[in-house]
Amino acid sequence: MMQKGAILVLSGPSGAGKSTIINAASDEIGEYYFSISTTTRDPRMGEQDGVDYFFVSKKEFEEDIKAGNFLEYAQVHGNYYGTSLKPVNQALEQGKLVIFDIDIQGHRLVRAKMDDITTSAFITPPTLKELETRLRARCTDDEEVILRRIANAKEEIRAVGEYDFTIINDTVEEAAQKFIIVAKAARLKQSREDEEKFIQRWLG
Ligand SMILES: Nc1nc2c(ncn2[C@@H]2O[C@H](COP(=O)(O)OP(=O)(O)O)[C@@H](O)[C@H]2O)c(=O)[nH]1
Ligand SMILES: Nc1ncnc2c1ncn2[C@@H]1O[C@H](COP(=O)(O)OP(=O)(O)O)[C@@H](O)[C@H]1O
Repeated sequence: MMQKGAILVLSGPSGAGKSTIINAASDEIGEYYFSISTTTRDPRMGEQDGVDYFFVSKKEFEEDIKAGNFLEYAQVHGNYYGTSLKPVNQALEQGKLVIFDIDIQGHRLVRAKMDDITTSAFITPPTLKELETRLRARCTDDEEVILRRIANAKEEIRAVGEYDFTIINDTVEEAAQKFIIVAKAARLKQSREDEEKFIQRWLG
């Protein structure tokens, strides 16, 4: 089946500013579908089921894995996170840009399956020190969780070269502007014709 849409994968350490940047740019990137992940982690204060994540038990998650419901899934910071296949395929069939906020393992899996329509950006604060400051200022996680996320960030940063773009989140305005350009580039992969078909048609 020929997919009409395109995929934009965003990764980066927890606290990099992925949600902040998507929100800041959302009015200027045209119609898109943000993929709501399923997770076994506990909801944070203010998070809503079906809006931020679909919050499920470990047992439910493992049943979904068995049923083949995930496009990709991974364990991050000790919890399961996964992208459901069905809504993503629906959005792609409607020709939408589908935005993922997933970790580096998820990016590799999406690349392996849908490389031809995928663009990716790694978002990061200017330094590890600044990341630590922002994670603490966000006040959503306890000390143990923050330390685990920082340890993870030191590993995740090594995957930066696997991404098409790096967006350094120094100021939100600048990072959002860069993100808008990346989203435009990602859309250029929409309705990409099969390579062989294109060549045959071009040759006439
Ligand atoms: N592979 C994968 N990673 C995900 C998915 N959803 C979220 N993540 C990643 O899981 C990590 C933790 O996310 P979260 O608990 O929301 O913490 P936050 O990044 O601090 O907001 C982040 O790196 C996300 O990009 C998913 O569906 N699949
Ligand atoms: N450019 C920035 N300067 C200062 N603080 C920022 C910036 N971008 C994001 N933040 C703050 O850093 C914290 C982490 O951002 P968030 O968007 O939640 O990250 P992520 O979604 O990548 O985990 C939030 O409290 C957010 O308000």
